[in-house]
This record gives sequence, structure tokens and C-alpha cells, in this order.
Amino acid sequence: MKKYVIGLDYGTDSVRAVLIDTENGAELATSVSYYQRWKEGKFCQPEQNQFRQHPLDHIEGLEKTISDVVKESGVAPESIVSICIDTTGSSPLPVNKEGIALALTPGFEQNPNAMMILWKDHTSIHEAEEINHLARNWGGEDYTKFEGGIYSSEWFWAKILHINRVDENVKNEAYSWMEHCDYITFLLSDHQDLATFKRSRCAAGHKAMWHESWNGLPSKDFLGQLDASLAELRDRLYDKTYTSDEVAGNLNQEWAAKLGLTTNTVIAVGTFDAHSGAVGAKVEENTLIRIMGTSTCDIMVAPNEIIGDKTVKGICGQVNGSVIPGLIGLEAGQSAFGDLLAWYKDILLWPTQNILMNSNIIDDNQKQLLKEEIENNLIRNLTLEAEKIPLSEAVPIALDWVNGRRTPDANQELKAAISNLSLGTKAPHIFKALVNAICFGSKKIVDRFEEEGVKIEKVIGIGGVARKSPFIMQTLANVLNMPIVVAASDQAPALGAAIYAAVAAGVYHNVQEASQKMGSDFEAEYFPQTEHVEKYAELMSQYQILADFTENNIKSKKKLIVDSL
Ligand SMILES: Nc1ncnc2c1ncn2[C@@H]1O[C@H](COP(=O)(O)OP(=O)(O)O)[C@@H](O)[C@H]1O
Ligand SMILES: O=C(CO)[C@@H](O)[C@@H](O)COP(=O)(O)O
Repeated sequence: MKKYVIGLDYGTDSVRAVLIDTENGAELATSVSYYQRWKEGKFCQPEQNQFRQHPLDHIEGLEKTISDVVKESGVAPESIVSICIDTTGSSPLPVNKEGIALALTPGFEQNPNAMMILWKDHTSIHEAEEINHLARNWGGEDYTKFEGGIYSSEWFWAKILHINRVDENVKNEAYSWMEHCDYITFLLSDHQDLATFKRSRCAAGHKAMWHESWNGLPSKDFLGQLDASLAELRDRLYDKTYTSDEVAGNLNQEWAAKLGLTTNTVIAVGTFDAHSGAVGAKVEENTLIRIMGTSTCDIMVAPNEIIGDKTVKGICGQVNGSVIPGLIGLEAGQSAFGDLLAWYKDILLWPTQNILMNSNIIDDNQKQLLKEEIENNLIRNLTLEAEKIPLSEAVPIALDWVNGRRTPDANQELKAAISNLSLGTKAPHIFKALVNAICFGSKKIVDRFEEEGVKIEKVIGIGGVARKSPFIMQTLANVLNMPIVVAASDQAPALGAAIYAAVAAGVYHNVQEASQKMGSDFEAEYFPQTEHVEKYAELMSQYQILADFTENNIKSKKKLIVDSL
């Protein structure tokens, strides 16, 4: 019998399912579902960096996308041997004793603090700072050492600490917290005991300071010094973690019926989108996989013998088995990549949304059509115009820190800036400057890996931006002065999840073998244009000057506030 697997990939705005043939990685069916409440902007306050998602958005998407691919593919349900789920992260949510999301229980349905705290929510900057301060000064293990030495407000403990401080009800009613990838895996699985449920190594290691060398999560002593509630919570979390080639359970009866599947389908341990994306793009040693979408994640793998006891400074962690079991997975990234351009698009759309839509000159239907035309063509037209601007022409210098800086050296308090504006600066000049900025931010990450002795011989791009914007990819190749290949799959993270699923179901012996057989082919390749490389290096040095100025400015402002207290 032929065997099929499903990879389910929860991105920032939507969830996608792919149904894959385990023999060759061919995609038989795919389905995407956008989160309805999220699309309406519910439960978020962008001006406060609050980004929450209601678990119902995820559950509705789960049911729709998997049912769709099962139906569309026409394959027999019993031939679908396994499902693996990847999600964004760190995106934790509080659950009750039964593992039900608190937001699905009476009294919490409309409470954003009881929902999933999306990776890009930065409401816990102060809590992250407290964690860093304690880790460096408490006299015990520095638990941040395998997280690049800096704990981020994007991560698990900082988020929980923040919610516990601001919402007594959630603090009291949350029996435990789960990363999104664990929560959805738990929901589908027949293994319904929270205490023994197999939590994701990838999520725990990169975001919750889990490490084998200290037997799991940070000690109760350490957590208790942050807040008594965290020390108590530790007892209701986990000690062991598991890689995604392992089985978390079988599909439970309820979900088998909902999805049109059988309970023989196994559910693999969950993981993060970036890490599964790397597997979908055939990650191997000395290869940097860049997942370029809203944000970027930069993933590498290296053998333990090469990394040894070395800790790589300023990245988002090094975790044994977070990508490929048996190898150390290294993660870095930018908190905003496509999002910087999306922000600019939003700025430019202000008159459309606020003047055009309130105008009486044309009827509502025409207004709507016009608005959609502008929205759909804005980035494309800006790209066309920005491409025409010669490098000899002055463009502004911009920073990419519109959502803080993830790596190198996490600092979510940093803000973006634009300098060198003149009366001659037009919208495409600013767009070009923003594209340069995200590429310079990328170069800082590549430089950091190399400075820390992690050799990069090949760069592979995956994700929306890698596939949709040759302009950005060419700029990146010039800035990095390295060729970049782009994976052909539109759904590399979902494909990677499907690869883990195939291993968990025993179709392949290991993730490397499955990744080579089922992983994505490559399409475009971008080569550095030697005539432009030097000019980009010069622009990068101006970026560095602006970056240092901005960072020092924020540091001194902070010092002034601290001194005046
Ligand atoms: N042609 C384009 N040029 C530049 N950026 C783009 C283009 N198309 C999409 N984007 C950006 O890509 C991001 C979405 O990336 P995608 O990989 O599809 O999603 P996600 O990161 O949620 O998985 C958005 O920030 C969007 O602004
Ligand atoms: O940070 C991680 C994984 O560690 C990502 O989940 C996060 O950047 C979100 O990724 P997307 O931009 O939605 O692809």
C-alpha cells in the first residue's frame, strides 16, 4: 500500500496543510485557511506590541485544511499514516488541567491574556530584562547560555511572567502553558495526560531554556526568584522533551471522525515552522537556510563534535535535535523582514483607507475595487520603480528594527529609523532603502555565525519573500556577496513537517534520509553582481553608523530614566 503523510504548518496569518506521497515528496493536495478573528484585528493592540490569537482560529483552520486535503487527494484514509504539526514560536498559551485552552473555557472567551501569545508579541520586554539580569547575577547557572546569552521578550518564560503579573485570573486558572505546536499536537493525539505528553524539543530548547546539561527547565530556585508562580508552574510542565521523528500518540477518535481519518494515523511530536522549513529544504551542514517571510529565521545544523562546549553568542539558541535528531540545530533571525515592507505599505495606504473610502465621488463598489487594486499592486509597483533607481543615486539609509532586533544580540526595545531624506526622496527610494535595510540586517547574522566559527558554504532561501521577490533576493546576494538558491516548494515548512511525519511513522529510518528523498527541489539561483558588491558594502557601513547611533541613543535614554529613579 502506498503511504501518505500530512504536514500542517501554522504561520502568522494562516494555516496550510499539505498531503504528501512519502515515496518522492510529491504534493497531492494543499489547503490554506486564514485566521478569521486575527484578520479582523481582534484581541491585538499593535501600538502596544500586543499580538494575540484565539485558539478557535487555529482549530477551525485545522478542521478545514486537513479535511480539504483528505477529500481533494482522494486517497484512502487508512493510507494516511501520520501527521506532524509545525507552528510559529515562541507562541505559548495557557491551558486548564485537561489541556484545554483557557480561552475556550467559560469566562475567558474574550480575554486576550488567556489566548495564544504570538511570537511577535513584545509586551514582556521588562520581564525578559529581569530574566537576563537574574541569569547573569544570581550566582547559579546562566540558563541563557544556550540561547545566545540573551533571553528575548518573544519567548516562553518572559511571556508567562508578564501575563501572571497583569492578569490574576489567568494566573490562577492556568494549570499549565503549552507552546502552540504542542497544544495542537495534544489536541489531535489520544495521549491525553499533560504530565507525560511528549513536548517538543525544538520549542523547549530554543525558547524555554530547556537543556540536557541541567536536566530540563531552569531550576525552581531560579524561577522562584522571578516569581513564585513560575516555580509552581515548573512542576506542571515537563522534564523530558522529544524530537519530531518520535510519535506523540495516535489520532484520537473525536478528531479522526472530524477529519475523515482513522485512529491508526500517528501524530508526530510538534515543532517550529522554521526548523521544519529547513528540513523541507534539505538542510545539511554548513548550509544556512533562510525562511524569509514576515520575519526571518536562519537555521543551521552542526555536529556536536564541531560545536562541542562552545556557545554561539547572540543567536536564538543551539539545541540538540531541534532540526535533525543527533545534530545541533542553530537558530537566528530578524523580527521583521517582509513585515518592514508590509508596515510601509500600510503607511502608504492611509489615504486610500481614510480618504478614498470616505469619499462620495465614486460608489461603494468602485471604491472597494479601487482600494483592492491599490493594495494588490503597491509592492509590485514600488519594486519595479526601486529596481530602476541606480546605485549611484542617493537613497535613504534605514534600519530594519521596526519590531526590535532578534539577532544578533536580541534587543526588542530597539526601533527602526530612516536617515538621509531629502526633497528628492520619493516613495520608491524609501522602499529601496527598506529593502537594503532588511538585507543588511541579514548580513549581520551571517557575519555573526562566521565570527563565531560556524562556517557557511551555501545559502538557501525559502518562504514567501524568497519566492515572490527576485528584487530582494538579488539585493541579498549582492549584500551577502554569496550565491543564494531558492527552494521550489511553496510550502517548505509544511513539507518539512510531512518529512518528520514519515519518519515517525517508520517509513524512513531517519530525517536526513527522508529529507533527501522527499525534500524540495530548487529553482532560481541568485549570484552576486560583482559590479555592485562594493557599493553595497559602502551602504552597509552607513547602515552600521546609523545602527550604532540609534542603539546608543536608546541606551542613553534608558540610562537617564534609570538614573532619575
Ligand atoms: N513581492 C513581495 N515583495 C516583498 N515582500 C513581499 C512580497 N510578497 C509578500 N511579501 C511579504 O512577505 C510576508 C509574508 O510572507 P509569507 O512567507 O507568505 O508568510 P509567513 O511569514 O506568515 O509564513 C509579508 O510580510 C509580505 O509583506
Ligand atoms: O521564530 C520563529 C521560530 O523560532 C518563527 O516561528 C517566527 O519567526 C514566525 O515565523 P513566520 O514569519 O510566521 O514564518
